[in-house]
Amino acid sequence: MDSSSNSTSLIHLLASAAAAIVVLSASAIFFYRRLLKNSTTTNLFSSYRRNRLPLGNLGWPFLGETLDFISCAYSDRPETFMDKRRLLYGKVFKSHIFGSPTIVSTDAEVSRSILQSDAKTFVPSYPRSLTELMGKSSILLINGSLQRRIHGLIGAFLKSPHLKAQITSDMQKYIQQSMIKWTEDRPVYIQHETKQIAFQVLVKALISLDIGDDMEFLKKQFQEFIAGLMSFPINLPGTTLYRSLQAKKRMVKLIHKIIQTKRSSNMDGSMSFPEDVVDVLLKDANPQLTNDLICDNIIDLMIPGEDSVPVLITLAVKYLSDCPAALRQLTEENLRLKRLKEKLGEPLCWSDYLLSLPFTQDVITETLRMGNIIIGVMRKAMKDVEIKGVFIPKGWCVFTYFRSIHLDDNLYDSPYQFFPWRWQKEKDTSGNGGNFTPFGGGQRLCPGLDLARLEALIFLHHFVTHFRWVAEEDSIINFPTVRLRRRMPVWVKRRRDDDVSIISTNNSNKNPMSSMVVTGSIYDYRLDTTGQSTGQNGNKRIYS
Ligand code: HEM
Repeated sequence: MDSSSNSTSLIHLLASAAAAIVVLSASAIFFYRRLLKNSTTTNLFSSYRRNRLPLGNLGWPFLGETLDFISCAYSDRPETFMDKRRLLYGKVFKSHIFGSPTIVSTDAEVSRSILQSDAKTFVPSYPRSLTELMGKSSILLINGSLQRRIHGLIGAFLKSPHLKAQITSDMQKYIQQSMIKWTEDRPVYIQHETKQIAFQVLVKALISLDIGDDMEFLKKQFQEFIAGLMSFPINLPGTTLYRSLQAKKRMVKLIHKIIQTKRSSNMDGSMSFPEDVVDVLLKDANPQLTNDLICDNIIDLMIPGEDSVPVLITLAVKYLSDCPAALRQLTEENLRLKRLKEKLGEPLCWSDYLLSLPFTQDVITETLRMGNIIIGVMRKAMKDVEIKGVFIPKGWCVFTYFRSIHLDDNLYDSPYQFFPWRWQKEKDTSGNGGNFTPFGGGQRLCPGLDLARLEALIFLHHFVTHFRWVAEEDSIINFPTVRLRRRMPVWVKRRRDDDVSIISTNNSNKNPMSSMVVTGSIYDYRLDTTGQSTGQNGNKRIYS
């Protein structure tokens, strides 16, 4: 599915996509002009209101500070844009990005209040071109009681033990099908493999579609569809946006057919147990849950399967490849669980992954903190608001930028170092404190968070217990979506029992595993109680 690393896209959270599109788009100028004509705009700039705004700079006419934002976003440190302004104006400042005057929050408490607010105060805000592609009734765009209802229904189903069991069994099956094809004479592209696996797993959970012709058709259409999300917003035959909308129409047709078949077979209300998200939404009595609404949401829900979850897993493999101490401890933990289950003659179930791999969980948490797959979320103020002394005028956008908070050295020691041990002390991974919000918060807290973690745990378990690997040099691209430049190529060797991966960076095109002497064993490596390494290949570079 991932034929090119450039083809990845993010609709799931559109904050970064918004920047790319708006800067390229003539619609930004159109929007700006409209804004200036709008009577509320006059209000926005009345001197009383202007004086109450946070400090900051609105930049150039039309473009605002978007170019500076984009040039930082393409670098290794996208947060430099924020860092410069934090020094000048404080943690909350005004700017003009994404085609709108915007209050940027890099303050954990202010961001937390914004996320916790309801739709009377803040609503999601995305550029028009993206909202057209998502469809009017997408959960990402609707507000109020309907959003809460759909969120609740989807969230409860995604958290249910029934679905976790199904995801675990599907994930194990698809991982096995993928890994069986891995050979030692060519690299495996982790980002590509995980995209295939996670998409199939999610589509099965959404519409009960198994691997086959329809799944292949859907994958192909979906690829074409998401390409449009990062395209120039001109809808004429031959343009990317046009092709994207055509692909969406073909997906809609297939999904409508599935929904209709399910609806007809449930006319008598005989459906006892929902097997997938469509069943869950069909079972609800709310008349607003029409076929069109269900269809729009099913398509949106495919996006994390194609983008966020695979990126989470790929980043974890990348960080582990660069941190032998963490890899050793994680491998040891997973081998221990594998052997225990083998001894008991039991298969691994979802609760084994979620409850018996605490260090692997910490690795995933640390990956979410450092990776910032979703850099932040955009909201629009529905009325004048004051939070912690910060005035946000009605009609202005607010950008809660998670990345600066997750990499703030007042909140995290050595924030640029991958150090999963920090989570052994810091157990607030809920996001309630506002310091750690990779899944957002409040009424729009990601309903798929448990699922994302479970999929990552299962993949890492099977990867480290079946293979040793050597990672090729690769780097993280942060914009417009987070991904690995080369899709994370690794050279693998099937594991014998008891050995442990020694990682190095390989620049040749021969499998480096073939000439590698494995010098470590899982038992020659220890961490003391503070997490400091005492082994020779330890995490000294983390604490040096
Ligand atoms: C690493 C993986 C993931 C990350 C980092 C992530 C992150 C987020 C974030 C930050 C939000 C909040 C958006 C906002 O406040 O506007 C969100 C919302 C959402 N996520 Fe995820 N997500 C992930 C995986 C998933 C998965 C696997 C699913 C479902 C299968 C999912 C479904 C959703 C939905 C439906 C919403 C919208 C909720 C609403 O607006 O009511 N996500 N996600």
